[in-house]
Amino acid sequence: MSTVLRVGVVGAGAMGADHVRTLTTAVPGVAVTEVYDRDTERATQVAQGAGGSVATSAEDLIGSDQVDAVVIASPDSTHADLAVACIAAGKPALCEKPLAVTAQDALRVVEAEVALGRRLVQVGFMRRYDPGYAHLKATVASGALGEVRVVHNVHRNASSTTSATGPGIVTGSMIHELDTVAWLLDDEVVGIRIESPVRDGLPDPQLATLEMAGGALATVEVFVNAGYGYDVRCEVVGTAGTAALAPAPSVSTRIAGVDGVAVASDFVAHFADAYRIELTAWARAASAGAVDGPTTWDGYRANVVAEAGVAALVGGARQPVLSASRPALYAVGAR
Ligand SMILES: NC(=O)c1ccc[n+]([C@@H]2O[C@H](COP(=O)([O-])OP(=O)(O)OC[C@H]3O[C@@H](n4cnc5c(N)ncnc54)[C@H](O)[C@@H]3O)[C@@H](O)[C@H]2O)c1
Ligand SMILES: O[C@H]1[C@H](O)[C@@H](O)[C@H](O)[C@@H](O)[C@H]1O
Repeated sequence: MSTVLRVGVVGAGAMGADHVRTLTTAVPGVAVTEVYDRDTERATQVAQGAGGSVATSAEDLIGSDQVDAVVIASPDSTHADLAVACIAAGKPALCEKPLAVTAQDALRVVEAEVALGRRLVQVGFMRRYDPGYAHLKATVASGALGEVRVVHNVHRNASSTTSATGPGIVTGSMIHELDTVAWLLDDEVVGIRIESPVRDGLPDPQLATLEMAGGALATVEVFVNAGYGYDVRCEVVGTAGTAALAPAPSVSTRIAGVDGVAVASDFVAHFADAYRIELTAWARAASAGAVDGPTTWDGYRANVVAEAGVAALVGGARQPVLSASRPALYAVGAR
């Protein structure tokens, strides 16, 4: 491996293009050498901006001798196969969430790593790197809140083209909370219920209740067509106090008789720090041929909960989430 980590990026849409921008402007020791997108014009534009070249296919990019590590930012349905291909090629990868669309496909990725005996894929649960969420987790872990009883989550997008169906909202958007709550409480989801008023055929917003193995409850509102902007909130309620994410620090203005702060327009603006910290940590580990962030096991478990969530959304009833024993490969080192 060269001293500079040569990264190939699959998918040059909103997320892929932003990851390329972050990798080339804010992550030390990295060069984006190849980009592949099904839309060649998009790939060309993003590759040129990074000083890289356009690959002819995702498979060629993953196998290229000009690529040491891979970022997978193509649509959700492509993730599992590409992650397995990275494992087969022995290359570290950052695979955007969700790891797969079905739990069965996510398990294929886990099994490929277990067969290799080595972790190579980090799942893009970037909230774990967000300074606010990291502070919240440290506060919970300190015990200062007492025993956690409830976690309230709000997740709103102004609009979404990628979470465009009821199941897609669970698997593509709510998946963040399905991972975050388990990570925050160091616990597992054992049951899920989702209700939604259906408008124009789309169940949006969705209100979910998660039951945790340790007895806590979590509420999740996901609304991907909220119109006004991008808004993510989280409050943890314990027997001794509460802790909540503060609105992202920003300039407050007083203009035309109105006192206010701007709301970010999308995930790129809201979670810029989280993506930068995530990519920096991933690149550092990948330079040593490894990964150390959210694991494929975390990705698989989130997919298991999402699958139960989709069944709950469709059937209306609470769905149990079956537990599974964690392979030894994922016992330590998970973030
Ligand atoms: N972590 C986060 O906060 C976050 C934020 C946004 C998106 N994402 C994830 O990133 C991925 C991309 O989302 P997006 O918002 O950039 O979507 P997008 O629609 O803006 O971009 C997707 C890109 O993939 C390309 N594409 C389609 N099929 C492809 C294929 N088979 N191979 C290669 N490229 C292909 C499209 O041409 C498009 O350029 C999704 O998996 C999404 O869930 C994660
Ligand atoms: O793919 C995106 C991404 O995961 C965002 O972080 C989330 O807010 C959106 O709802 C989802 O569609």
